[in-house]
Amino acid sequence: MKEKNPWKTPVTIIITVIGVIVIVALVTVAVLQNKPLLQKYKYGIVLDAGSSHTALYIYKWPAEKDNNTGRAEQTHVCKVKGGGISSYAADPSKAGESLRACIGDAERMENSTASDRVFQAVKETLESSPFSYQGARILSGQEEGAFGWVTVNYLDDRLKQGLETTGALDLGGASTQISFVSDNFDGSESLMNSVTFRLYGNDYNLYTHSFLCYGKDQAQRLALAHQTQSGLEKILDPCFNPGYNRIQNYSVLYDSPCVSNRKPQTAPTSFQLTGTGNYRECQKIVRSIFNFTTCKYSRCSFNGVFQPPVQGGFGAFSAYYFVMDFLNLTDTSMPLETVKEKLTSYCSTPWDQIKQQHQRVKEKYLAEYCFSGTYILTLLTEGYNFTSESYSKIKFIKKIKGSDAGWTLGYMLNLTNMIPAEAPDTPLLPHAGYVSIVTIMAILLFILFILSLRPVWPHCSKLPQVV
Ligand SMILES: Nc1nc2c(ncn2[C@@H]2O[C@H](COP(=O)(O)OP(=O)(O)OP(=O)(O)O)[C@@H](O)[C@H]2O)c(=O)[nH]1
Ligand SMILES: [Ca+2]
Repeated sequence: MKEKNPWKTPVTIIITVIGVIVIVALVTVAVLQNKPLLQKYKYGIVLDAGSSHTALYIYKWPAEKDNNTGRAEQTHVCKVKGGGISSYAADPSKAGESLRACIGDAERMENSTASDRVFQAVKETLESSPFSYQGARILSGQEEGAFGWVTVNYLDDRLKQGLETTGALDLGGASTQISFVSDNFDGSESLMNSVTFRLYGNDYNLYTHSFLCYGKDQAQRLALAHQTQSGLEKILDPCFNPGYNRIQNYSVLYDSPCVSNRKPQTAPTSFQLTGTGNYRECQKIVRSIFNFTTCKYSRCSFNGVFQPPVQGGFGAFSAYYFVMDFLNLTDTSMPLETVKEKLTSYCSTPWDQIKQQHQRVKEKYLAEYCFSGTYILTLLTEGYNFTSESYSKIKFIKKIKGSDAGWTLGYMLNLTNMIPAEAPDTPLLPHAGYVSIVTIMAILLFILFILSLRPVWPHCSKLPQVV
């Protein structure tokens, strides 16, 4: 006689069907209810009105993950045509006008309505008057340095991971900043150079200093002022290529707070500047704009400013990058001696030849590279005391992961509280992981359930036998 197969009873079939329905329902709920929300973005716009230029930066970050896993990134940059904001002092309304091209340019971006609304708001505010915009303020040099440091380390993901940080070197037109974390600095020796941050649960004590008048353009004025103290009509300048010639107006040269008090009493209207192209001689002039002798602290960089020894890696941007990139000197594994040799060779190249070789480069920039290269090397090695070893830890950078290196991103992150003081909670289970776990658990539960319905095990040995 054949025993009835217990797996084919109506009850078992019903239970199996219900079980399958339950699994499907569970998995469906898991998939639908925990579907990631449609990614929404937030936008931030920062206008950087520097001494030599104005630029508009747009940043974007996932709205749901402001200070957790999402990273803000630069989506757009627009350089405003014309000079820096101070060049509009005589006609302020033109400053507002100069921004319009950038805003119009940004509006044309194929982007969501969210950005359109942001732009509308910016446009309305900025259009009314250049000074009615509530969000505009002058950044202190210290903030400029500190936010540059935040940008560099944020983009490198060093803050979130609590890694050793990178210092920041910014060379502008009017001022220059140095910021780094030092084991030998707790702020006690010079409080005004100290900035503290608590980011992602880590405390940072940053050394930072901003040297006003030591940006590339003002440093050049200081150097020229040094050479024109006796009010001469002709100047032989080793910081310009041989054969370079230009007529320079005395009033224009001294029309800056960095040099205005040094204008010679008796001077002609203008002087003739002729390049002689000599790196060593140029360096002597550049050295003369620094004061290395006075220091009331345990150690100083220059002009009596306290500075601990430089420590760790550094990111050098803005004019550091423009100049070193043009001179093919961004590779810092090159020994300092070789860097100097290359600069010596560049400085001594006749002006005609330089112009011939770089026909597309703006003549103003081209003429300045010998001075700028010499200034950068002197500032780094004699000003900040980088040695050949620490120099090799500098990286000349323009962008990090698509975003420009500079203070603007750090400033926006701070303004929008996007970097939390404490470490964020460990990320929740990702969606795919959640679905997989629910599915596996449902199947296992079902198997367990079916097994519990099976005839008891000893039965198995007594399977129906054919007699
Ligand atoms: N060679 C070269 N120089 C540039 C270029 N763009 C800007 N500069 C110069 O580099 C210097 C620094 O530029 P920025 O960082 O824009 O300076 P800034 O923000 O206006 O100046 P600060 O107000 O002092 O911060 C200035 O002297 C600029 O004239 C470029 O593409 N090539
Ligand atoms: Ca700047």
